[in-house]
Amino acid sequence: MTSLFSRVVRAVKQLSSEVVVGAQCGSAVLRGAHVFTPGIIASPKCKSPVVQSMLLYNTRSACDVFLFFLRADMKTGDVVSVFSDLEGKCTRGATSFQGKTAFVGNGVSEVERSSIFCSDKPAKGVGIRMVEPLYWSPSFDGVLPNLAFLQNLPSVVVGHVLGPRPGERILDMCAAPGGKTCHIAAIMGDQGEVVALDRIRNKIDRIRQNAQMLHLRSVKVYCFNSTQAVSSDPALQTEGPPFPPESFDRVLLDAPCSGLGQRPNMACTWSLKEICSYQPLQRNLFHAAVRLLKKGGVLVYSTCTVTLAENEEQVAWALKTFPCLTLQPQEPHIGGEGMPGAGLAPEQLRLLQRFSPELTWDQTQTTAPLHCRADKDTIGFFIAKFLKN
Ligand SMILES: C[S@@+](CC[C@H](N)C(=O)[O-])C[C@H]1O[C@@H](n2cnc3c(N)ncnc32)[C@H](O)[C@@H]1O
Repeated sequence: MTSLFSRVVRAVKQLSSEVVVGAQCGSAVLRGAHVFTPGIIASPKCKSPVVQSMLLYNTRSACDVFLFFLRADMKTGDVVSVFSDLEGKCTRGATSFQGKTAFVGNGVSEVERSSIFCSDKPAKGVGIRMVEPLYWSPSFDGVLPNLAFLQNLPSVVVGHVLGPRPGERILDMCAAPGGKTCHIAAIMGDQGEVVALDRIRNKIDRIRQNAQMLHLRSVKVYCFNSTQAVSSDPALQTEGPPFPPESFDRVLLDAPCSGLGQRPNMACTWSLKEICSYQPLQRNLFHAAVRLLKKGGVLVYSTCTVTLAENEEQVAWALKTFPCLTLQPQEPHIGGEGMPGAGLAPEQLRLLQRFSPELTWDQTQTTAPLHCRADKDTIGFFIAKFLKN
């Protein structure tokens, strides 16, 4: 994070009036968002300068000007500095906080302190409109909403590596909020069928909304646990899941993962137990993916994490468990290659695509062509492409 800041961070002066937000909200601000009111944890009393005249005794001047600060509640229009609570220790509604924070920029308050913490109504909407964010990442909200969908670079690469063609039937096993689903449907010119599954019901609506906004009719959305998305029951007649084996031309398994490649990220709250819980889940999903794929079909496995266990080890396991799978070259291949340590041969590692969040390129390299630095200035990401023989 320090190296990220040193390169892109702007010199923004911290103000005396401070607002504390949650770490997730702070990360969103660094990605270009404003502060939404539910993200505000504390708005300590703001300091307003007050000029007063007072008589000073024992001086040659009869009076002097004295500046002091009066503490007042935050009001609409106040300019405040926003700090992210890194350890989640700030008490809601607190008026002062001495814990560990990170400064994320300055903004103008659109709410009063009392409407956040002393009201029965749930707080919603923009609370602080950021005018001087530390990390310059303009918001894409409302920009060409029917035509464009903003994704990070590795996610865009995934859609192309899958290589969907018009008229094909594609399965996106873990689809919400639907960024890759919509990209796949767009690459296919909305010709064919993209089945999008996700286990979490309230995330399903986001996939539908995004597909509708982009006028994509080929996207079919279902709330379903993809580990159970395959069934050999001959009586199965439904349009939706579970599906018979070998139902799809291509399958994308953009797996649930520990997300350790996500940037910016100011507070990692994962326990080791949680991080280790993903490998078995990913393998269960992989079993279903291989069964649902037609012979001659393509399976793409991707994660937004950096661990060997969820990436190269999964590839080594898959090649051993499913002899019908072979690793394939990826197009485009703008990331780095796979990491050694999981027993894969050097030629296999070269077929894998790993994007690394380490920022090692210095200022002198900023003019290097995109493909020379794409694997160094993105979120951490991993892509493997298989063919089912
Ligand atoms: C990495 S996110 C997917 C991001 C998505 N592909 C995109 O590009 O917008 C992983 C998703 O997997 C879903 N998920 C986790 N376990 C699942 C399961 N057993 N079946 C289906 N979806 C699952 C989560 O709800 C989460 O939305």
